[in-house]
Amino acid sequence: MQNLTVLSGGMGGARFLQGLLHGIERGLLPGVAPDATVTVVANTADDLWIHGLKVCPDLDTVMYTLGDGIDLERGWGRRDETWSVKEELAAYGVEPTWFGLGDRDIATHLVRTQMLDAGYRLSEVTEALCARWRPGVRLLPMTDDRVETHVAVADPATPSGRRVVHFQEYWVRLRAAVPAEAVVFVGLDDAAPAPGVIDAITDADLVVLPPSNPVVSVGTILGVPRVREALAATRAPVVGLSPIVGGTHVRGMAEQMLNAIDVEVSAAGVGLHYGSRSSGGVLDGWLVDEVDVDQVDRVVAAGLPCRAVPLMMTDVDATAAMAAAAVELVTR
Ligand SMILES: O=c1nc2n(C[C@H](O)[C@H](O)[C@H](O)CO)c3cc(O)ccc3cc-2c(=O)[nH]1
Repeated sequence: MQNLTVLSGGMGGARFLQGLLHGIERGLLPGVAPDATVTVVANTADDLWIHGLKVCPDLDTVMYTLGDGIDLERGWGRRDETWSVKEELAAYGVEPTWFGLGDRDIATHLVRTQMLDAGYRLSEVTEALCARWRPGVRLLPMTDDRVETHVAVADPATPSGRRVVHFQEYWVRLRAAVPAEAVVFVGLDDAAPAPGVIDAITDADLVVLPPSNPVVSVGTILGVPRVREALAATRAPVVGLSPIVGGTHVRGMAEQMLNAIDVEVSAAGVGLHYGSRSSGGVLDGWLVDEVDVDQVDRVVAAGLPCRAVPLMMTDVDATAAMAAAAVELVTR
């Protein structure tokens, strides 16, 4: 296999990609050439306009992580970061103060925003930023069009009893501490796949759905018009790894998002939500963690090949082993 395509969110996807690249370089993935290329189609519905700047958390997390600029502790933003601009904005009483924009990170958003203002597409901007960071993958936004995930939460103070907030406010300010009553993907139905996205899926030798958020990361990518058709048409096997282990997410807020769309919060639930390609879904194989081994039979009975392997991305070797298991599941 020469061309791999990964449909990725932010932190979980970036960690998976680190292990995938590690495994490819060391020839640990059966049938995958050591010089195989990896194309990442990244979620852009987390994107946020803030203080006049366009922030693209999932694109930047993949770029910084693979480009070795990420803050490993936080999992987002830059290493060795300072917060002077954020502090000065707060001193002026400028909202929102709840979103952490670091000084180094702001340079990325300034470059992106001025390129967008000059008429460049988000995919061109991303390519320009990657010329510096050299992530070792081709990084594509899922679309160049504006898409934003918004979340409805209960608010007794409003006539409807609900308030809609941007996904980032739900995650960063509300800490996903209140139930998400609904999730809406503003602009998704009218979005066009970015240049290269459809080909990256149809021309791939393998497509991977990493353990990213199945609703607001992978789910949004699958929601871009023509992406599902490309997954149905590609001759590449499509394999996924469960982001739910032992009935909850490892990090993030997948549990809250799955509850919002009434999908069972389990490894089997997410696998069956994605569905097997033989029955109109997108997967040819689904990996669950060993703690969820009791769910394998249920997934297999639904016509979706499934195996239980260790899915905790504790280091690049563990993650490379996950990637190898994913390849084996759909190529043996
Ligand atoms: O928990 C937080 N996550 C922050 N994130 C993470 C972000 O919410 C997540 O990466 C995804 O959007 C959700 O997976 C940032 C990501 C960026 O690219 C830039 C700035 C931030 C700021 C924060 C923050 O203040 N707090």
